[in-house]
Amino acid sequence: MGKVFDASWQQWLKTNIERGCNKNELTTILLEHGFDINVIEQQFSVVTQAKQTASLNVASDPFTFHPSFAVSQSDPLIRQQNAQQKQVQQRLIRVQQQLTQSKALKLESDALELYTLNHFLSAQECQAVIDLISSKLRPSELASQTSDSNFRTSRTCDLGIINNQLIARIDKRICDLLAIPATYAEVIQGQYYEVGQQFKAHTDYFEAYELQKHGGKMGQRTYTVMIYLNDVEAGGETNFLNVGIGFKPQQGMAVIWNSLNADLTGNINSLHQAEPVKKGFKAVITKWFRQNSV
Ligand SMILES: O=C(O)CCC(=O)C(=O)O
Ligand SMILES: [Fe+2]
Repeated sequence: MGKVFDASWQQWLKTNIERGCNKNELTTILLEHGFDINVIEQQFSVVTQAKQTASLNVASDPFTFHPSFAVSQSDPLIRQQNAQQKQVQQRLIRVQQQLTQSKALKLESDALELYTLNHFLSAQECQAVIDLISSKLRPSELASQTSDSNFRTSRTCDLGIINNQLIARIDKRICDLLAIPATYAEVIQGQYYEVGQQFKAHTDYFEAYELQKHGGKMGQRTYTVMIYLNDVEAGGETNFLNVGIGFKPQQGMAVIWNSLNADLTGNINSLHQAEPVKKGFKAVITKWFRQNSV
């Protein structure tokens, strides 16, 4: 009998399909993990059918925004939308208050809400996570459309779907720092860069065309929490190009930023890039929060 495609693998497949990952790449990863091709095909159709049913339900959802119905502020659908938007804004203001009161240092800038927090993870925790990441890497995916094959050359590990106590503890520590329930976030990912690897200038929020594809029920990305797992020997800085600030990776240090403006539009000042690693390697974990709960 072939390897069992259990609930955590189903969740992994669902998450990656929702993120728009390429079917061939996902199939390759699953084959490498020892799954039978018939089982893989079957699981793809399970997820795709569930998605079709969900989108049919969404189409008949009375609260779904439809431009041809929504003509004025007095329209109940518009009012509903505005109320939802206000709730999200209030939640994000509470996160900002929480972070401001925490030990994190806030960047003094009106252009971007960004914080840093040294020693968020201990050296031992970082090393243990690096070991985990290194054992389970796959090529990193891109949400944006680009023809540049060098745009994101790192490799990724879906740490969040590994049933591991350390990752669960770190996940909780991150959610507690922002006071956001875990249901408002994507699972933790690990990113691993070797010499020459990079992630060119991008924002973490979804552009309109990406939001349709990747947004789902959870909607737009809000805060990013990124933690450096090692001191990189040379290169690998994270540069926020529009605010002229950059960070040299320091083991255990967290960088936290809000990708959105107060009106919930994407903040272009959150544009950032991971510079190519020049010597050694670079490992980070990233966690993206969203506007709505799962
Ligand atoms: O590795 C870095 O410095 C940045 C990573 C990043 O921007 C991302 O994963 O979205
Ligand atoms: Fe990013």
